[in-house]
Amino acid sequence: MKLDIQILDARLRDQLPAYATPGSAGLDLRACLDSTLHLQPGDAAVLVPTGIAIHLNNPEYAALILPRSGLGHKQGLVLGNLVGLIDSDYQGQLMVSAWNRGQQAITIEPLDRIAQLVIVPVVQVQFNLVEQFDQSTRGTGGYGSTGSQ
Ligand SMILES: O=c1ccn([C@H]2C[C@H](O)[C@@H](COP(=O)(O)OP(=O)(O)OP(=O)(O)O)O2)c(=O)[nH]1
Repeated sequence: MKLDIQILDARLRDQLPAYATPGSAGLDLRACLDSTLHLQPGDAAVLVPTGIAIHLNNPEYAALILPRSGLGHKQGLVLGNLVGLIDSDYQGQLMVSAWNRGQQAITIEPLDRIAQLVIVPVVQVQFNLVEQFDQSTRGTGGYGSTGSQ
């Protein structure tokens, strides 16, 4: 699909080919900082600008900001909101809530890749109020109700 994007930070101009090439699942988001950011363990999450804005312009799509797996697993750099949901009518700059969930200090340099963006379909549902559901195999059995084997 075609997606309108604005590059708000001139330092990202040479990234345009990466944005324009489909193929990878996640588009890396860069920290558009003016100076190095140090995140200590236990610090509050910091909102980091990414220098780009998108306009999905269709409620059948949303974008998700996700951690980068390596940074999240090895260094503890994750998202203060766990997952960022970008509404289809949002036109502002994408912001990453950067949170150090680990035990070591994390250093983020300007233009470091700190998170990733994926576009996902959103099923539009009309809720249909019922007194009883059709019978299913699981029924109301919740966590662990099928055992561990
Ligand atoms: O990690 C994020 C999460 C959200 N947003 C932007 C896009 C999104 O469309 C908007 C609002 O996010 P959300 O709806 O999740 O926030 P809310 O706290 O429910 O606020 P609102 O009352 O504005 O819906 O903020 C980001 O830039 N980064």
